[in-house]
Amino acid sequence: MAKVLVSDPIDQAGIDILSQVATVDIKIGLSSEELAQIIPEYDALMIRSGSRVTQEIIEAGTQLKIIGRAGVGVDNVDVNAATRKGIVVVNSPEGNTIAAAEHALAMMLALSRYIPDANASVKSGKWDRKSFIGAEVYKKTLGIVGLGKIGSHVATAAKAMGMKLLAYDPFISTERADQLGCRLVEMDVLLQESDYITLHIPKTPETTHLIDAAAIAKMKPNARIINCSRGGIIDETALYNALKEGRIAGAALDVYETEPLGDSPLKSLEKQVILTPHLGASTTEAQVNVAIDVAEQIRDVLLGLPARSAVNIPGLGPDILEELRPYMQLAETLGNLVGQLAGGRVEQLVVKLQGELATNKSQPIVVAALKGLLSQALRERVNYVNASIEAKERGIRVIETRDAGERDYAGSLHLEAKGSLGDHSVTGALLGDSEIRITDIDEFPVNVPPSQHMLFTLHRDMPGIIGKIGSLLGSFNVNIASMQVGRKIVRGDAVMVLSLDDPLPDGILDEITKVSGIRDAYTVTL
Ligand SMILES: NC(=O)c1ccc[n+]([C@@H]2O[C@H](COP(=O)([O-])OP(=O)(O)OC[C@H]3O[C@@H](n4cnc5c(N)ncnc54)[C@H](O)[C@@H]3O)[C@@H](O)[C@H]2O)c1
Ligand SMILES: O=C(O)CC[C@@H](O)C(=O)O
Repeated sequence: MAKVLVSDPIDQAGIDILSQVATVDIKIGLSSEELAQIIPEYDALMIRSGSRVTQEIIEAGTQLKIIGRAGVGVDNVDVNAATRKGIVVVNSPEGNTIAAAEHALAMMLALSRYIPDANASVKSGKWDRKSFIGAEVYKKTLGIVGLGKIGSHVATAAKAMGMKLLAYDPFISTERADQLGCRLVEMDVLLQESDYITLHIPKTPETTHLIDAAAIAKMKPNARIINCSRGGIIDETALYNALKEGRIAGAALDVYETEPLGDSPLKSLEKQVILTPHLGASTTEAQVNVAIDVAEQIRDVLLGLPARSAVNIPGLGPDILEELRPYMQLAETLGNLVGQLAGGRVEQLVVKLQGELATNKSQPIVVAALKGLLSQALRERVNYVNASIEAKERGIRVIETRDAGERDYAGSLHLEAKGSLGDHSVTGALLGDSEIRITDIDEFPVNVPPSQHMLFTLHRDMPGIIGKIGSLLGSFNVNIASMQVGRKIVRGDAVMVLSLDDPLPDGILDEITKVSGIRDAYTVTL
C-alpha cells in the first residue's frame, strides 16, 4: 500500500479520503532535517503553509509522486525542483476564497470599531466608552488591489454594505470591474481616493513592497489598510513609521514579511493596528474544502489518474505529455513573452500551429500558451487545468489556426496577442529536441534563445543606435549577455533583442525611448 505523510494540521475529511488508498502518517512540527530524513519512505506529502518543502527534501523523496498543498499559495514548495523530478504539485485554488475574503472584511470592520482593544478593555474590568469612537464604512471608498477570486468576493460584500468601490488590477477588464460595481483606476488614484485599502494580489517581484513609503505618502490621513494576501507586499518599516507618526489611521495585517512575526515594532502600536497570525484560511469550512480538494487529488494520482489542479504538470495521459512536453514548454514561454509585449489586458490570442506541429493535438499547446500568457497575473494560481477557464473569465478570445506548409524548422508556433499595449506577435521553434528559439518578433526575423531578463526595441535601422543602447545599459551597470537585430529592409524599421544578465533598473526604459531612432522599448521577465 502507498504511504502518505501529512506534516501540517489537515482536516479529518482529507485524512479519511487518503486512508482509502494509503497508509497515512501524521507528523506535525518536523524540522527540515527530520522531514528530509523520513521522506524516502513516502509516496505522497500533504502540507499546509507550516512545512517548507525545499530542494533537499524533494531530492531525498526518492518514492515521492505528489506534493499536495491544502491551500492556494505554493510559495513554501520548490515547485521547479519537484517538476524536474517529475513530482506533481497540486493545490486548492478556490477552497479558502470565502474564508480569506471574510477575514479581510472582518479586519476592516474590527479596525473601524476598535473591536480587539474594546474587548480587551472590558475584559480587564473597565467600562471605557470614550476611547473607542469608531468610523462607519457606509458611503466610504474601498480600494481593492487585485480583483481576482478573493478581491471579487470582497467587492460584492462591501457593495452590499454601501461602500464605493475602486479597483486596481492591470489584468482585469473594465467590463469585469463594472460587473462587480468597481471603478477600475490606476494605483495612484486608488491610493489617493480610498478610505480603506485591501490587498488581494500574489507576491511577485512587481508586488513586493508595492505599498512602500512613497505609496503610503499618497494615502489619505484617515486611510486604513488591510493585508490578508501575502507578507512582503507592504514594507513593514514604512508602515510602522507612517502609523507611529499618525500619517494614516490604521492597518490590519494577517501576513508578514517573515512568519511567524518576530520582534516587530508593529506589536507596540495600539488600537490602530490589528495583527492576526495568518488566519485567512482558518475556518472549519475552508479547512474541510481544501483538505478534501487536495486529498482527492493525491488519491487520484496514487491510483494513476490525472490531478485536476496540478500547478506544474498537466492532467493529460503520460504518453501524450511526453511527446508534447517540449512544444508545451515552447508555447508557455512564447505565451508569457507575447503577453508581456501586448500588456496586461489581452483581449485576443491567436495560436497558429505550423509545420509538423500542425498535425498534432492542439489543445495542450493552446492551454500551455494561455498558461504562459496569464502567468504574470496569476503566478502559481494558473495551471494547465484552469488556464482556459481563467482566460474565458477574463474575456480573452482564443483563435486556433494551423498551417502545415514547409518552414525552416520542422514545427513552429506563432502567437499573436491584442492587448492594452497594442498588437504583438512572436514565433518560436525547437532546436534539436527541446532547445527553444524565438525566430520572429512582430514579423521581424531573429534567432534568439529566451532568457530571464530581456529588452526589445523597435527602432530605425541606422548607424550608431546599437552602440547608444549598449552604452546606456552600461551606464546603469546592466550587463548584456547577447544581442541581435532583426530587420526586413536595410535602413528601414528593425527590432533589437537583448538578453541581459541583470534586471533593468527603474527609469532606464524611459531613457531608452528618448534615444533618437528608438520608436518603442519593452522589457520582459521570463
Ligand atoms: N491570508 C490567507 O490565509 C490567504 C488565504 C487565501 C489566499 N491568500 C492569498 O490571497 C491572494 C489573492 O488570492 P486569490 O485567490 O484572490 O488570487 P487570484 O489569482 O484569484 O487573484 C489575484 C489577482 O491579482 C491580480 N494581480 C496580479 N498582479 C497584480 C499587480 N501587480 N497589481 C494588481 N493586481 C495584480 C490578478 O490579475 C488577479 O486578478 C494570494 O496572494 C493568495 O496567496 C491568502
Ligand atoms: O494553510 C494556511 O492556513 C494558509 C492559507 C493561505 O495562505 C493560502 O495560500 O491558501
